[in-house]
Amino acid sequence: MINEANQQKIEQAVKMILEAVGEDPKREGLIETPARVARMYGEVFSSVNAPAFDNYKLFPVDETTEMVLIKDIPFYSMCEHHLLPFFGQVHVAYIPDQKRVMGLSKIPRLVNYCAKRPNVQERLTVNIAKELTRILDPKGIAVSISARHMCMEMRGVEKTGSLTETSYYTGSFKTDQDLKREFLQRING
Ligand SMILES: Nc1nc2c(ncn2[C@@H]2O[C@H](COP(=O)(O)OP(=O)(O)OP(=O)(O)O)[C@@H](O)[C@H]2O)c(=O)[nH]1
Ligand SMILES: [Zn+2]
Repeated sequence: MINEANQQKIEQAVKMILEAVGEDPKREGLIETPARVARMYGEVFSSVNAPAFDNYKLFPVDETTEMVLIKDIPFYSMCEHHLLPFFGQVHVAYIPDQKRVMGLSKIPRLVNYCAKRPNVQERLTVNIAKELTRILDPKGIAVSISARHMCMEMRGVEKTGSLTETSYYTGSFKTDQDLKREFLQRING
């Protein structure tokens, strides 16, 4: 949610953009557009200046398992260069430490939290790992993102369907090549 002052600010800006591209902001189809776009930005950028992610639960387990992998988590974010969407799938794995695991649904929630701000894919990848380190401090984390960028598809180089892949590893995923290979096999299998 954005406050009233910022809602007004975005509405004004959108009206100006519509005028500048040659549109008539007063025509029927566009009358409500500035307000709608302002609400939409409130939604897709809701993590900007938001409090730190704290919607998670940690559970003790008797035996420490090996890799916990949540793959194919869909995400939508906005590229900070063009304010166009980039979206795709995130794969997150970690090796639990101290016999604690995180509630499973909280990982996709964390991905959502990290995605809802202007981003580059590389920073989004690293941020998900950093948040997991802060919350859980596991023995190792692997994050891999595969995404389509609208700024490369609907404009610019116009490479429809091209995929950008990024990854980031910490701890045992960095030092243990077998573990990294297992992660890659499991997300590609
Ligand atoms: N590394 C990285 N680059 C991105 C991401 N999203 C968009 N970009 C790139 O940001 C760059 C911005 O380059 P500029 O030359 O300033 O912008 P532009 O003139 O619109 O560039 P073109 O897209 O090539 O037309 C482009 O190469 C985009 O492809 C991202 O998540 N990560
Ligand atoms: Zn872009």
